[in-house]
Amino acid sequence: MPAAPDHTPATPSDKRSPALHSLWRLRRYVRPYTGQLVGLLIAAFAATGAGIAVPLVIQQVVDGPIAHRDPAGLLRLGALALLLGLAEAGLIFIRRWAQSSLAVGMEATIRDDVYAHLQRLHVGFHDRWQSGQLLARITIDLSVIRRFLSFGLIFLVVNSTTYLMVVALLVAMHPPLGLLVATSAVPLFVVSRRFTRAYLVASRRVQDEQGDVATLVEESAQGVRTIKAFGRRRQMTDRFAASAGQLHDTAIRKSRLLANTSALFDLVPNLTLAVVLVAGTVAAAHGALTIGELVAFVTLQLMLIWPIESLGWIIANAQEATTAADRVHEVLDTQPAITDRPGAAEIVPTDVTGWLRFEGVSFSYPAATRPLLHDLDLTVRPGETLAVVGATGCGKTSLLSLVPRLHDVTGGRITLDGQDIRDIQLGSLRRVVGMAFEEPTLFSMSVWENLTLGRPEASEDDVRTALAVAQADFVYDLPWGLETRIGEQGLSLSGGQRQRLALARAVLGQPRVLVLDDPLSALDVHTEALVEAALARVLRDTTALLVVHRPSTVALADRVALLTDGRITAVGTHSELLATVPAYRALLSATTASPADAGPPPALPTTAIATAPSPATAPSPTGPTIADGTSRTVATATPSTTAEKGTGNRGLVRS
Ligand SMILES: Nc1ncnc2c1ncn2[C@@H]1O[C@H](COP(=O)(O)OP(=O)(O)OP(=O)(O)O)[C@@H](O)[C@H]1O
Repeated sequence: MPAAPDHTPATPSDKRSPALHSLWRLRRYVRPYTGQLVGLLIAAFAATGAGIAVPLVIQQVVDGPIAHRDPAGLLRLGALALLLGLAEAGLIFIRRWAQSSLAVGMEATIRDDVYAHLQRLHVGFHDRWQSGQLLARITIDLSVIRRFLSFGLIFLVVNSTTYLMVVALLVAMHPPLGLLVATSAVPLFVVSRRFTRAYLVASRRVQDEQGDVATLVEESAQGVRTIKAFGRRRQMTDRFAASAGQLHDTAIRKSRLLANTSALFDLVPNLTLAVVLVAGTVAAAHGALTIGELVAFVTLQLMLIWPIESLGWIIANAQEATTAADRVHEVLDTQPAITDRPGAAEIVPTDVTGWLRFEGVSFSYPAATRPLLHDLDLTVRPGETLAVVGATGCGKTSLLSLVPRLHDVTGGRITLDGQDIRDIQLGSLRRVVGMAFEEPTLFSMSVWENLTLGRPEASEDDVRTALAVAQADFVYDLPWGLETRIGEQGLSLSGGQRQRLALARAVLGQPRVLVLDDPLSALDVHTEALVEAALARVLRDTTALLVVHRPSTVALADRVALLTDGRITAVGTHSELLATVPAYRALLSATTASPADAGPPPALPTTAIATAPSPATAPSPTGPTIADGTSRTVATATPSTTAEKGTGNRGLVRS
């Protein structure tokens, strides 16, 4: 399958990979185990040889010691048969022991590779792929491949060899009967071909539907609060039942394909055996065969029943492994769209001054019909804090995500200290740019591990300082303090607690450029004011780009940029924009008069009142107009913020 910069999950009807080609492509994972594989095959062939030799010894027993009443000979040949049996058992044990460690080892290596590749893939890939589909590929599909490598493939080789060796022996022993057995392979071949084609499609469909079901389970687990809050349990259960029912029906159809074919695979060798018994007895009666030869012939033929009966299962296993390998390659073949350009430079954080410029930037999501951002120019000066304000859905978050290259610009360029960020090595760019999202993700790790994600070498003092900035000292009260393992996605914490931890994590990295996407939205005004005060001190030395929705948070910024219709339409201090840009005034008015704020005003936090602004930090003349005229958010938060920071509202004072 050709590599693509981005990739849509395949549909069940996709048939891009020729059968078995995908499996063949996994051979590089076999290479480290070549020695083990060779040993395993030697053991398997030797076991088959020992097994085939037993009927030949039986022939000697029947035609020799039994026919001539020779107990000593019987004992000798009996002991030989016993030895052969023991050797076969021992060799089969060695084969099984080697094959399981080989297959499990290969599965683990492929899984590691797929996971590492998923980490390399760009955000756009993860936006487009359902997580359940990825989950199914890295678990169910790899297990299917392991089963094939540990059983199907070995049996395919061993059984085919057994079949060929036994048929050759049978032809040598009695050509007419031997050829009769050999021709029984023709119907088996025809049936196998038809079965292979049908089963390939069915197994791909089952695997895709397994991914869909996994996605539903994952969504329901993540959205359990919403489901319960809206009383949608029944609806979600019905939705799940429909998807699981479809999977059930497809799996049944697939199993029936195997069942029908297996019946034919059972029938052909048994029918051939019956014919051989009759014809062999007639031949023995006419002296064309000795009794011992007939017994050996039939015993050898019995050895063919298992290889033929298991053929259906082996083909099924191979087809499932082929489609599973196909699905795994769909991930592995996707090329990361965001990578280092050739010759990309490494930058040292301490050398970065923090000039951040958007120069004629355009951006659109892959499936979008028109650009979300276009001809966008913006400059953030070293150490400056710039807030981006705009209507909901206008592209603020998308704009911020361009800075650490979570997405790449589709036109224009972004420069850091004059250098196109695409010419900077991704790793070093992301060490320089710290980010906190509005909906923070915490991992099921300890608080410490979550905090030090971007800076594993951080000291306890660093962590304590970052926690203080984010007002996240609550972590010390958790049962095991910083060692407390927080739940998946930090769900055992409140939204505000998660936001504060994410902010502490971003601050701890001591980035030269800090990108914050409304990181205080879940905080109460009191905590928000405290965080803003501490954050203002951190931001003094850092170039910062913030998305803010609340006027109170605008207070953190030196300047504000208004994003409208994909472009920056105004830049200035908060007070300048309030005074001169009606759209800005209208936007902040709308924000502060939003339904969430429309209810009875909450009690003023005492700290906020206690930290009233000093004359030097008093709101700008235009500030109170908003505050008085629209909502109390500005009236409460801005003064408390300015007082907390001591130096006043940087947006109003420094510009
Ligand atoms: N991963 C994505 N793939 C495709 N479209 C997206 C993606 N993320 C966002 N969009 C679209 O881009 C537009 C801008 O989204 P974005 O989140 O940047 O807006 P925003 O201004 O930050 O919104 P808000 O203020 O509500 O947080 C929206 O129309 C959204 O549907």
